[in-house]
Amino acid sequence: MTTILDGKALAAKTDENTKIEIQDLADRGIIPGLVVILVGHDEASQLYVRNKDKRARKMGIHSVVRNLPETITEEELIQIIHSYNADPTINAILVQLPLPAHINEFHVTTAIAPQKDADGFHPVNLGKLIVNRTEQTPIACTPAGIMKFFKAYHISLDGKKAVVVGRSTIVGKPMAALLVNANATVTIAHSHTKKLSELTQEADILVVAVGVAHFIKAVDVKNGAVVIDVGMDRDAQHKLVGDVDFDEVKNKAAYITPVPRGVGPMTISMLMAQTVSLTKWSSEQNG
Ligand SMILES: Nc1nc2c(c(=O)[nH]1)N[C@@H](CN(C=O)c1ccc(C(=O)N[C@@H](CCC(=O)O)C(=O)O)cc1)CN2
Repeated sequence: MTTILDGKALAAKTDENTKIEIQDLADRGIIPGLVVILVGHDEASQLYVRNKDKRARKMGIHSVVRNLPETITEEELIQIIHSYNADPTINAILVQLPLPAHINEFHVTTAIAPQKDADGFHPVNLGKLIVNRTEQTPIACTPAGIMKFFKAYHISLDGKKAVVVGRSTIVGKPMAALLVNANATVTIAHSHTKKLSELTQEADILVVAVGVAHFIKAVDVKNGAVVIDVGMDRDAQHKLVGDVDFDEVKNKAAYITPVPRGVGPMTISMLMAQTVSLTKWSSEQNG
C-alpha cells in the first residue's frame, strides 16, 4: 500500500501552529515582518511571491513585497538589502531565486544579515547546519519542510540509505546535511554521477531535485522506498509535473509526494514558521 504524502494538509496544520505563535507575539505587541524581494518578471517567481505575500498577510505577518526591475545592478540590490537589515519592522528577508544572470547569487545571499535570513542560505547559517548546531538557526525552507513530512508520517531515518539527487544550495546540500544529522547514510548525486540508477535503486529515502520532468522512473526506485519529489516542471502539454514519474513510481514506493500539493505548499509554510522564529529569536536577544 502506498501512502501519498499530503503537502496541502500538512501545510495547513503547520500554519495553525504558526498562527498560535503569531498570536503569542501579538499579545506582547510584536508583529513579525517579512520582506520578499523579487527582481524582474519571471512568471513562476511572481506566482510564488504572490502566494507568500497572501499567506503571510492572512496569518497576521507584516508582509512587504519589493518588486525591482530586471536592470537593477548588484550594488543597488545589495544597498536595498542593507536597508532592510537595518529596518526594525523587518525580521525576515528573502530574495526570490533565480536572479537575473548579471547578479551574483552568493553576493546577494551573503548581504542578508544572518539573523534575518529567511531562507537559511547565508554561509553562517549553512555552516551551523553542517556542524549540527541548529538552535536559533534558519534552515532552507524546502528541506526543512521535507523533514516535517518524515516527522508527521513517522518515517524513521536512522541508519537508512538516503540518496539526494541534486546539489543546489536551495535543496540538495541542506537536505543532505539534515539527513546526515538525523543519522541517515547519505549520498549526493548530480549531473556528473556515474550509474545513477544503480545508486537510486539502493535508496530507502530518495529525494529528487533536478528540474527535469519525469527524470526518475519506476526502474530507478527500490520497492518500498520513500520518494520525495522537489521538481516543479512542465510536461509537453504544459502541465505541472515533478522530477519523478508519479504514475509509475507510486506503485513501487511506500511513501511518495505528489506534484502539485506535495513539497511546494510546505516550502511556503516553513517560510512563515521561520519568519516567526527569527522574530522570536531577535526579541529574546534584545531582551
Ligand atoms: N529564495 C528562494 N527562492 C526560491 C525558493 C526558495 O525556497 N527560496 N524555492 C523555489 C520556489 N518556491 C518558493 O520560493 C516555491 C515553489 C513552489 C511552491 C508551490 O506551492 N507549488 C505548488 C504548485 C504551484 C503552481 O501551481 O505552479 C505545489 O507544489 O502544489 C511554493 C514555493 C525557487 N525559488
